[in-house]
Amino acid sequence: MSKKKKDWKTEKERMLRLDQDERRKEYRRQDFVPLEKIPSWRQENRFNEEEEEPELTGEGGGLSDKVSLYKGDITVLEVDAIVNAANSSLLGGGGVDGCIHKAAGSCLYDECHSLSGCETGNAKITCGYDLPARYVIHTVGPVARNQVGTTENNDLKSCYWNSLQLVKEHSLKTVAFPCISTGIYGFPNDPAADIALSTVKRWIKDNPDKITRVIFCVFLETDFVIYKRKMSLLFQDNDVDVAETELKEDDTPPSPKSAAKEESDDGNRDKEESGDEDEGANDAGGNRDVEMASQNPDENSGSEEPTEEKDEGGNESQGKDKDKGLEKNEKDEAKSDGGDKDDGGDKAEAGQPAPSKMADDNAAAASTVEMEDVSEMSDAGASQGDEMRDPVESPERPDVVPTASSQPKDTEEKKE
Ligand SMILES: NC(=O)c1ccc[n+]([C@H]2O[C@H](COP(=O)([O-])OP(=O)(O)OC[C@H]3O[C@@H](n4cnc5c(N)ncnc54)[C@H](O)[C@@H]3O)[C@@H](O)[C@H]2O)c1
Repeated sequence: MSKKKKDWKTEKERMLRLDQDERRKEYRRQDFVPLEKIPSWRQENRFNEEEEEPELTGEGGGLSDKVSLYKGDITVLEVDAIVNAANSSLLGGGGVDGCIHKAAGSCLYDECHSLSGCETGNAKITCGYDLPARYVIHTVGPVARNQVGTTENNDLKSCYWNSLQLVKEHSLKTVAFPCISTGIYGFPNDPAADIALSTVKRWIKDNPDKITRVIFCVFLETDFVIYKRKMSLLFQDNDVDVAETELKEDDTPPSPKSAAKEESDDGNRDKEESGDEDEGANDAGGNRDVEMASQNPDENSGSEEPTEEKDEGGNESQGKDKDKGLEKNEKDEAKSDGGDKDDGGDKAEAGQPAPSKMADDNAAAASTVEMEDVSEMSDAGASQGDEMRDPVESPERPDVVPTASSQPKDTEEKKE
């Protein structure tokens, strides 16, 4: 007897009402990792240096109490939200996107389908369904393919910033990020880590009481080494402002792009993305229960109110609109350090990708490729220091150093 297909809206309402114990009975995988098993950066280092347990400063501690580095599979993390490195169709694909869809179940695909896609740099939120994470925040990173410029840098910043704005708007407290765009989208690992860490650090500084933990979930040994080195410089101590001369840190929040600029970029991006998606990328969004390529690293590489955008599901998305909060930050930044700020010029248009782009992505996502099941994937955690072979040599890196917006309240229920 085939299983009756669940209605995603009913399932979402039901799931978001469950308490943790009840939810745990429904996780597709029972080898989930609860937050208490993921040490904060400070604990990680105290553990290594046998320091005294420090008093937490301020609301829930300082910077290094609010971040963690975890090495392994993001789909097992029991946090409020995991971030998905999606494509603009939001209809699934491969890599971490494929793993998340596989682990969440078919309702995730159905809810994503109701969101009518997502523009590069934007973020949208859905229920986590069968995942240990209550929510999934889908963001679309830039397709860089090693050519990284201001547009790609800003788009990647926007992914992190806009995802965190959704966390705040939904009163969530714990979130895990993969290394957005560093897989098939080809953003070089090292500059991507600079953007991820500096954007998250700035956001936490601006919203210290809105977050308990941001987990950088790396998958490859390459990224683990990069993040470990950079975090030891950037999150050295809660109280001491680290001299970040060592880091190519650009800690200005993302500046919205001009619509015109964005349009031309989208044009190029369309070509790139569809080229990408067509180059044998195993996008499997069209087939809901498709088996995914193993993501086992041993086997494979692998804020203040923007314009409200509503899709058919009544959901709202996080756009790259010039956000009063961001604007204010940039002005404050400019005032405080007198640095010249690239304010990104005109107001970016939030909104859906151009129809042609959606068509390309849908076509790409509709292609189905048989992939292995990821369920056997190992999920060693950074705190266990498990070694994972890194099958991927980081691509030749350009020497371009990567130098948006408050999320409208979503119509979803707030987290209980
Ligand atoms: N990698 C693939 O084979 C593949 C193929 C088609 C589409 N995609 C996906 O890739 C596009 C986005 O590119 P991207 O570079 O942003 O994403 P990505 O290719 O998934 O890579 C992003 C990062 O996530 C890492 N990763 C992979 N699986 C997991 C996991 N289970 N837990 C934690 N981290 C993991 C991966 O190693 C990389 O560091 C989208 O089209 C999406 O559908 C990936």
